[in-house]
Amino acid sequence: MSDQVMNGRVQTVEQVTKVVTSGPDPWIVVRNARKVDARGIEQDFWVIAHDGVIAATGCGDEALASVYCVFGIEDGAAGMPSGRKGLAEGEGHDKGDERAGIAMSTLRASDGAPVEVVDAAGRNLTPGYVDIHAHGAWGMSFDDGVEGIGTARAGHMMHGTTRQVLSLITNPMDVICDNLKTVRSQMDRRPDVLGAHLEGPFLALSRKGAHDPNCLKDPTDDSVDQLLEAGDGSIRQITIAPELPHGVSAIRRFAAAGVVPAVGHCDADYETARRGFESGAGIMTHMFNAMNGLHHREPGPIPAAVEDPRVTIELINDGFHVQNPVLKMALNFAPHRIAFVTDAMSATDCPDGPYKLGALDVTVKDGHARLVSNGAIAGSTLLLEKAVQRAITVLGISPADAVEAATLTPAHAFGFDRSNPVTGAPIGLLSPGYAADLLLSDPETWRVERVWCAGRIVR
Ligand SMILES: CC(=O)N[C@@H]1[C@@H](O)[C@H](O)[C@@H](COP(=O)(O)O)O[C@@H]1O
Repeated sequence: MSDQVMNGRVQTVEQVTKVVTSGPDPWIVVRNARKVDARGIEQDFWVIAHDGVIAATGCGDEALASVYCVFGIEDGAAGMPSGRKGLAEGEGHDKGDERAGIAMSTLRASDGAPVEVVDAAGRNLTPGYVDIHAHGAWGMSFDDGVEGIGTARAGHMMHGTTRQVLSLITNPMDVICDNLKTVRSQMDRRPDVLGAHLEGPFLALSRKGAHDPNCLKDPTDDSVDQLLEAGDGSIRQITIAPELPHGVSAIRRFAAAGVVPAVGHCDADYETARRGFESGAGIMTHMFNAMNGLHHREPGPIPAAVEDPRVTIELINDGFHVQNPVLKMALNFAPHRIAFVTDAMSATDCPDGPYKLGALDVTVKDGHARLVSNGAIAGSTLLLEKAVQRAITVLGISPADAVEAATLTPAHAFGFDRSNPVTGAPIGLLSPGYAADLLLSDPETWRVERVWCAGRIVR
């Protein structure tokens, strides 16, 4: 990577960190968009957000003008396209956004606060993407302290992942506890950090994948308590192999503490996996990867997840972890319950080369990460931007379903699609009352061009 790109990234990390740790813009208006969310598609769509929350949505500029009046926004017609009363693009106080070629104009709220009106010019407007399973990006991991979190979050944020549950890799218990404390401190500072996902240490040795076998253990009551105490409310999800001696009881204990346990990295038979879900596991960790697969006489954990309507199923839609025919089948057998996850590691959005996953050495070649020691696949270099794009253009999934898998479904896994203590306003839809997590993307390529997280403009 050139020095210029590296320097640019350092500045972007600083900028993203600054923006997310300050307050929301008082007003955001986006108009003339093609809305795509889990509820469907609407043309000529607009959204008004106030103090980080969507205040109103609708279609057509006449309706928008009447809502301007309701909110006391002055010079309502100025945000209209040319030909209507008010300013046309490029006139008066309009300012073009040269970077993304997106036209903007500025109106005033009755208290004098600026109201930026963004003309989406038919671009896709979607909710921000929510990644509930990723380890890093831009050369760093979420296990690498505050700097690692800031850097990797900026990498994902610039590609539309407005909120993220930070996955922590298997490590010695004291290291995991320290990493949890760092996540806790960042969660308190920045709305884009939703908490931690502990991927390990309670994984099956036979399905360890890219995790350090020396650190794997049985989830005894003591170890569960140790993690819950260190996490101090920051553990959102924990992957557990239910067949471990204390697997099911740990699932029960974590669920009782408000954590969502996930069945994964396991060699569980169908009955044991079912018991895991019955005991409170609400997620299946990257279905197909690092688990015993489907067999017609040994059903294993996959049918147990599929048949339980309460379970959200993670899927790494990169065409490599899971190939396209199986991805399509999976999307059909659990509609509205598949959450796209990236499992992205530090090499995400970076060149091929040597990297680390926890303490283990990884080589990335052609964008595929593998352990140096034994060639095991070691996470992905996927972004949710790419997962949505390939779902639509490669797998032929409807845009609404593809966006749902990257927004509402992962949010629902933690109850974030309703008001909650972590995000406050719900996330995952473009509806009044939901957080102002907004993306503008190219209508053909789905490349993300503009990003707002909790009402803060980050790109
Ligand atoms: C961070 C992490 O754990 N990632 C897992 C990895 O451990 C596993 O090796 C791989 C393939 O699993 P598979 O060979 O069973 O499909 O999937 C994911 O990349």
